Amino acid sequence: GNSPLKEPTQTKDGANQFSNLESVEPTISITVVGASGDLAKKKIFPALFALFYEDCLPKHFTIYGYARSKMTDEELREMISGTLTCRIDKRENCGDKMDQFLQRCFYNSGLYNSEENFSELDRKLKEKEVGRLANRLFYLSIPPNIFVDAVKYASSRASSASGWTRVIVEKPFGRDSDSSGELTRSFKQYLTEEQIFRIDHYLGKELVENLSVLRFSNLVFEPLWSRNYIRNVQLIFSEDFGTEGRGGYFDNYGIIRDIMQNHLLQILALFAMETPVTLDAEDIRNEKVKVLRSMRQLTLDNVIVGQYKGHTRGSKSYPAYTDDPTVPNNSLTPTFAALAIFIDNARWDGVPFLMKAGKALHTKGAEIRVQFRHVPGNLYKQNFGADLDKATNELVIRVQPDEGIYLKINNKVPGLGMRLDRSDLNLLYKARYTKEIPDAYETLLLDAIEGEHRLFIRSDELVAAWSLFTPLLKELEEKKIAPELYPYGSRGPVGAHYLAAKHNIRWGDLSDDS
Ligand SMILES: NC(=O)C1=CN([C@@H]2O[C@H](COP(=O)(O)OP(=O)(O)OC[C@H]3O[C@@H](n4cnc5c(N)ncnc54)[C@H](OP(=O)(O)O)[C@@H]3O)[C@@H](O)[C@H]2O)C=CC1
Ligand SMILES: O=C1O[C@H](COP(=O)(O)O)[C@@H](O)[C@H](O)[C@H]1O
Repeated sequence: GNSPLKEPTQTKDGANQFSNLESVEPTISITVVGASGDLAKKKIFPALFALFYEDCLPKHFTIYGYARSKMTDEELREMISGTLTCRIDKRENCGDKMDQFLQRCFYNSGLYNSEENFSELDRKLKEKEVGRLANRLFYLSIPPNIFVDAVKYASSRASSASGWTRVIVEKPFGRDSDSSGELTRSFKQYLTEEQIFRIDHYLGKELVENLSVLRFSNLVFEPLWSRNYIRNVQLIFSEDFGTEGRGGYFDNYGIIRDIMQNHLLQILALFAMETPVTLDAEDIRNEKVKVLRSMRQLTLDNVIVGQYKGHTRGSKSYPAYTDDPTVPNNSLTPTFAALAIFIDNARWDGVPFLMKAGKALHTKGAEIRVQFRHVPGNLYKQNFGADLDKATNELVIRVQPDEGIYLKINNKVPGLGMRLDRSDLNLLYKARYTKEIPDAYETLLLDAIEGEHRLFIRSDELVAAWSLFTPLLKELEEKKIAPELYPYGSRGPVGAHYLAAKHNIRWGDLSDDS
C-alpha cells in the first residue's frame, strides 16, 4: 500500500530488492525505443503480441513506444495493429486478444538525448507500475549513432527503482574492432554486462537453436563432428531482393558486416564449438569464444566480393545497387561475398568452412551444408563413375524457408540389378510438426524477459568476432578491391566457384540434387 519503500539492495542486473514489494506479483514495463521505425513495426510489436497471445508475457505488463515522432497512444495502436497477426494454428479470440494487447500499449514522444524526456517516460511508467515490484526492459531499435545517448538517459533517468533493468541492443554493434570496443566501453559506464542483451536474431531461429540438440544429443552425429569425417562445411545466406530502402545504412556496412561477421559467424561458432560443460549461458559462450579465437586470420586470397548490377529480363528491369539514390555511384561496397575460414584446433585442422552471402540473388534462403568425406575403399565405387563427390553424404540444415533437415545418402534403386541413386532422409518441419514456428524475435524477447543470456552475444564474443573480420575489412577498403559485378537475380559472381574449387569443393546449393 502506501507504506514507504525500504532501502533497496542491488543485484548484478540492476535489480533493487525492496522487501515489501516481494509479496505481490511483479510487473514488467517494456519500452521500444525507436517505436516509429521499420523493425519495431515489422518485428518487435508483432513478437510482443505473439508472446501475449501464447500467454508467455508476465500477467502484469505495460508496453511503451518511445521515439521523436509525435503520436498519441491511439495513433501508436493504429500503427501497430496493422502488423499484428494471430497464430495460424490457433485463431481463437484473435480480435479480443488484439484489443486487450493494444490497450496495454502506450506512447511517449521524446528525444534520444534528453534527460527531461526520459524522466517523463519514467513518470509515466511509474504510474502503471504503482504498488508492484517493477522490472524494465528497453529495446533499442534505433540507428547505432544514438545507442549511447539512449542507454545513458534510459539508465540514468528511467531505470527501475525496485526491480531489474535490461537493455536489448540491435545490430550493428560497431563497424570494426575499435568502434565496437568504444561502444562497449560507453555502455559499461551505464550498464553491467548482465544488463546488456546484444541481439543477433539468427540465434533465435528455430533451426539454429536446434543445432546443439542435433549435434550433442544424437549418437549418429556427435562422433562424426570433426575433421575425421567432415570434409567441409558451407554456410549460405541469400536474398532475392536488393537493399531497397536500406541503401543508406547498407553502404556504410556491406554484406560482410551485415551478415557474415554476425549471423553466419554465430552459426559457425555454435556448429564448431567444443561440448560446453553445461547448457548454462556462460558455459556455452565460453566455448563459442574459444572457437572464435581459434579461427585463422582471413586473407584476401580466400575472399571474393561482388556487387549486383541492373539488367532487364523480358519486360521487367532490375536495378543495380548503385541505382539506389542513397548509394554513391562509385560505391565499392560488396553486396555479395564468399570466403573460406579455417579453425586451427585439433578438431577442425584443415577443414574449410565456406561462407557465402548475397543480396539480389536468384533465391531466398539460409542453410548449413555439411559435406562428409568419401567412404574409404567404397565397394560401390564403379556405380558412381569417376565423380566420387556425387557419392558424398551431405547433411543439410535448412534454416529458412521451409525449415528442415535432410541427409543425402546413397541408396539402391529398388528392382532387379544394382543401380544406386541419391536419396534424402528428410525431416521437413511442416510435415512433421503442426505447430507454427515462432519468429526469432519472440524467442529472443522471451529470453531477455526471463534473463536468459544463452542466445545473446557477450562482449568477449564480439571482440573475437571483430578481431577475425577487422583486418580483412580494412584491407578490402584500403586496397579499394573492386567487387565482381553480377546481374540482379543471378547466382552471384563466378569468383565464388573458383574459391570453392581452390579448396576442392563444390557449393552444395548449386548441385543438381541440391
Ligand atoms: N529493419 C530491419 O529489418 C533491421 C534493422 N536492424 C537494426 O535495428 C535498428 C532499427 O532498425 P530500423 O527500424 O530499420 O531503423 P529506422 O531507420 O527505421 O530507425 C528507427 C527509428 O529511429 C529514429 N531515427 C532514425 N534515424 C535517426 C537519426 N538519424 N537520429 C535520430 N533518430 C533517428 C526514427 O524515429 P523518430 O524519427 O520517430 O525518432 C526511426 O523511426 C537499427 O539499428 C538497424 O540497424 C537490424 C536488423 C534488421
Ligand atoms: O540482420 C539482417 O538480417 C536481414 C535478414 O534477416 P531474415 O531473418 O529475414 O533472414 C537482412 O535482410 C538485413 O540486411 C540484415 O541487416
